[in-house]
Amino acid sequence: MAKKQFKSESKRLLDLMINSIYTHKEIFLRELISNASDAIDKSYYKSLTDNSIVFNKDDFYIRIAVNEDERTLTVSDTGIGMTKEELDSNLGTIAKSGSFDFKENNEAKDGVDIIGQFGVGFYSAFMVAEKVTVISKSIGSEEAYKWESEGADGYTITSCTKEKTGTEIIMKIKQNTEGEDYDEYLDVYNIKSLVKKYSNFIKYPIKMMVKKRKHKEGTENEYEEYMEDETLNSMVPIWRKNKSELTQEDYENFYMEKHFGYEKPLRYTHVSVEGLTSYNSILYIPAKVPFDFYTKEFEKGLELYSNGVLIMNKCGDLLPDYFGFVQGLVDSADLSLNISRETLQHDRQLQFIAKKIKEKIKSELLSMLKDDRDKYVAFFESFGRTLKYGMYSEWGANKETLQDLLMFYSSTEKKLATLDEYVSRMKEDQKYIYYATGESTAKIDKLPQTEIVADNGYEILYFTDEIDEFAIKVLMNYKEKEFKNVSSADMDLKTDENENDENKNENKDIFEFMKEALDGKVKEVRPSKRLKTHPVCLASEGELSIEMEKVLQSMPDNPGNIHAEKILEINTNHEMFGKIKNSFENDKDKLKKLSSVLYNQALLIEGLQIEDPVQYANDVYELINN
Ligand SMILES: Nc1ncnc2c1ncn2[C@@H]1O[C@H](COP(=O)(O)OP(=O)(O)OP(=O)(O)O)[C@@H](O)[C@H]1O
Repeated sequence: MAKKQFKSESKRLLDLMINSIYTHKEIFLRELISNASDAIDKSYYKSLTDNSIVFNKDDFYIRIAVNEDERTLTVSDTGIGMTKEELDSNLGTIAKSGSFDFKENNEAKDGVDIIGQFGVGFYSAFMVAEKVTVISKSIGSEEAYKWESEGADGYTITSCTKEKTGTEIIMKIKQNTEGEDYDEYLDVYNIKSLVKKYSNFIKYPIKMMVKKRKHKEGTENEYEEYMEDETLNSMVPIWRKNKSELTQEDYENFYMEKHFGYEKPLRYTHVSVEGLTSYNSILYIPAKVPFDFYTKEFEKGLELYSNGVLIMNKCGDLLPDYFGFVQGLVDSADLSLNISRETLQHDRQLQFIAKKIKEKIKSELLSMLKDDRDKYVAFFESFGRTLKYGMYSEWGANKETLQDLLMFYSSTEKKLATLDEYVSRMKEDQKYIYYATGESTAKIDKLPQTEIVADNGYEILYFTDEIDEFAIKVLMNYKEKEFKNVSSADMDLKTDENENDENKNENKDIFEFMKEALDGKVKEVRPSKRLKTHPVCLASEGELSIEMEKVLQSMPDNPGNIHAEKILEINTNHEMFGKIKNSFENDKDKLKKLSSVLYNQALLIEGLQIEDPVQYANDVYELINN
């Protein structure tokens, strides 16, 4: 049969695998065992939901065999098997092409990264094998097929015979090289320890014929060797084990085996609840954002088991969207096996479990914040945005759950702070929680509007995410303290009020003139109470701030008529104001230009677009020349 080519992505991945300098080559065994276990899960599930299939517990196992002479290591299972088409599509292509796209954009220099980052499963066999043969017979089929490949140049599929349903993966182990000892994958004792290390909690027996020695009967000191079929793993799923029997490494290995994430999780928790609805659960907080997390492709959810039988890979109903980053599983004997996605939502037990899980995640995050702040900050940097979206969505229904988990950059601490920390540091005379918005902390630092607030000794929270201000509007207040944008028109700060009011009256005509000159672009022009060194700034009145206008305008379905009510504030202590006064008295046309330039400058400071940049440039040029 002619060789078939791997799909191009798979080919490149294979290349990486074959030439890998990855130091953890041994994980290939975990990958194959975990595929074998999934395949048995599938037949077990089928037997429970389809009466024509009988599941006899003893018939289901994974077997490992070593043949040193032939240099082969074989992993076989009695699972669901693959048809010819499935061999072609499952082993000829990488299922998760998305991960590869991501990889392309984030190319690691030596290819190490991809292996660590994505569970590339089956292909990892090529890290240790020069040739891989897969013999498989699918459930309910009489035919068996053999898939063979020596690497990147392709594979063949031919028909063959196989007695039992299931899959056999035969790896011809590579010859040792100078830097690499491949013989260890033919060493029974090493294989045994790899199974213990990575696959101990696989619930089906992993068997292997092991050479043993016993005392020879009738002799005193003589021993004889014999072969014994040994089960290498403990078989009790990790979540059914007693917490005290498990180590951090056990939880981390399980996380890796399940491909919940590609780096050690930040935190895990193991819960066993007994009661009206009983369940076991292991939940993990990943360290890094999955590559597709902020895309439509990302599917949140926990693995769902009914009494040890996997019934759903990603049960989304167990997690609110804002905790969608959590990985793990739930096993409950109280759930029906025949539960479907449609009936799930109405399942009261499931709703109960989901509620408890939500509470558990919140309390875990709060404990992390309290006991391990650095980790929490790392977590928040990865997933904080999701929490803020959660605050904004559903009209603030999740306020109570989320408000204590939020963090924002603090102007005084120069690092992330919680709202609770902010409020506990508030000065006695301070009424509001002040915040400023902008693209980055560096840009906000330079905002004219922050000057006076900082001068009053008040801390300012910097909102650099688009969602921040929207989330805070939904929250409205925290511990009865209202939020106040430093750019809002009604800032209530200590300044010389009288002087300002006098100023306002005295120069009333000038400001009126400037407002007219700006032709409806601003609601008012007035002397500023907050500017110190800068000549102008914009303030906004009402619910919609300038930053919110920016965000709404950038949305695809933006109606185009959303505008914040803008106020142009003029620093009457700035030398620029002298020029304004002078122009008002002597050259009204010049003041018109000046008003327009100042307005446009204020827009630029806010990061807003100016309507007519050419006109602006000409106006500036003329003013310089005059
Ligand atoms: N032992 C097996 N029995 C039946 N099907 C298998 C077996 N091994 C692999 N497969 C099939 O081949 C597919 C590809 O396997 P591979 O290990 O590359 O990725 P995966 O298991 O889908 O993902 P991952 O390993 O990252 O979780 C599997 O989804 C499964 O359908």
